[in-house]
Amino acid sequence: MAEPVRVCITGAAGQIGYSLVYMVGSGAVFGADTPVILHLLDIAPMMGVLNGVCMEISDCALPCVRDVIATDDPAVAFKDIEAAFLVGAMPRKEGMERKDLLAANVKIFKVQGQALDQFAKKSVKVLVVGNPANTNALICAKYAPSIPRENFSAMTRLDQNRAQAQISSKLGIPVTDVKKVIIWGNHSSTQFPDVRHATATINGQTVSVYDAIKDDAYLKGEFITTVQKRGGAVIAARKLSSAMSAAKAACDHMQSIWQGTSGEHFVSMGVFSDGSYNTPEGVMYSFPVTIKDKKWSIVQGLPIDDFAREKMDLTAKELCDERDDAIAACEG
Ligand SMILES: NC(=O)C1=CN([C@@H]2O[C@H](COP(=O)(O)OP(=O)(O)OC[C@H]3O[C@@H](n4cnc5c(N)ncnc54)[C@H](O)[C@@H]3O)[C@@H](O)[C@H]2O)C=CC1
Ligand SMILES: O=C([O-])CC(=O)C(=O)O
Repeated sequence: MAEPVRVCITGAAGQIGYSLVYMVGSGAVFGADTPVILHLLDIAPMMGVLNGVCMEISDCALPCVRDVIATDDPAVAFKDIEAAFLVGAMPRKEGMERKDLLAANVKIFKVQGQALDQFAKKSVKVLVVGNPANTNALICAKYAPSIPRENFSAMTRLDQNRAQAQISSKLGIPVTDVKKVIIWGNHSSTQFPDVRHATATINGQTVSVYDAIKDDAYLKGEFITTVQKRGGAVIAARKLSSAMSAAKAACDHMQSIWQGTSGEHFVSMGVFSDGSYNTPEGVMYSFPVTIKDKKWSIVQGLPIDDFAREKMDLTAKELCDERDDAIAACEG
């Protein structure tokens, strides 16, 4: 067996945490042969609940779980960790946009950035899930200057999974036969789910999703709004925000970082923009990326038409506004 990986999950007593600890402990992310030491962080009033989660982890008898450290102290939670799932934050309720959480949540990511800077390994890979995820990730990285900013990413994989699932159900094919779906921009209702470059494998033939569906009005209309509003639709139905699917997407995201992407396939994640595709430099914009040796590269050279350009600019503008509000909130 390999050396154990120290993995931190924040908000471990919450909804997403409940699914995520199991998935990580089962070997789904770091590999079935890689033991993990789980560092579980939550706030002091949740320590009783977290203790219950620890009992259940033990009762699962998971072969990959070497040890579990449950704490309300970020210094303990982040000590020597190599991977972090930053989930702990307030979720939105019906009628809210994710950016309405900024005031409540952004300071958590400032404090955790400072703690990561002090206690985590410099190679730590940090996935921000807590909303508004892109801007929280940007703030977290800003307050962790000794950790390369490329090590921080924000989760838009749930949007990618949702988009793939919509297309697979429309075509009646397995979700794994839909590839190269892109999420551009913010994990918000301005995101642009883009299937212009996506492919579907039907009866052994790989064709473009546009050619397979033959319904441009759907792909430029209902498909996009369904994905943009899916989080809200789940809240309306469950009275709680997505949790099982969010945990699965977080595992997919971290697994892509750890194991890399294969061949020409790419995944979407919020990463620091370097100005690619004329996006504003320095915001955490979701791009298609390939990953090798735990390092991502933005896929270059995809043609962008006027329809896409407008949508990509709209979500970029929202990210710039969120960034300015977040910096003001942290410095104020
Ligand atoms: N990026 C994405 O695709 C998604 C993001 N989310 C976001 O993930 C976050 C968590 O969602 P849920 O698990 O449903 O919420 P939840 O309320 O069930 O759990 C959050 C947990 O975080 C803890 N927490 C709060 N402040 C903390 C801190 N400073 N340090 C450590 N733990 C802290 C809470 O005590 C609670 O146990 C929310 O912000 C939600 O909006 C949810 C779904 C998808
Ligand atoms: O919608 C929410 O507030 C939770 C979330 O981010 C999602 O489900 O995509």
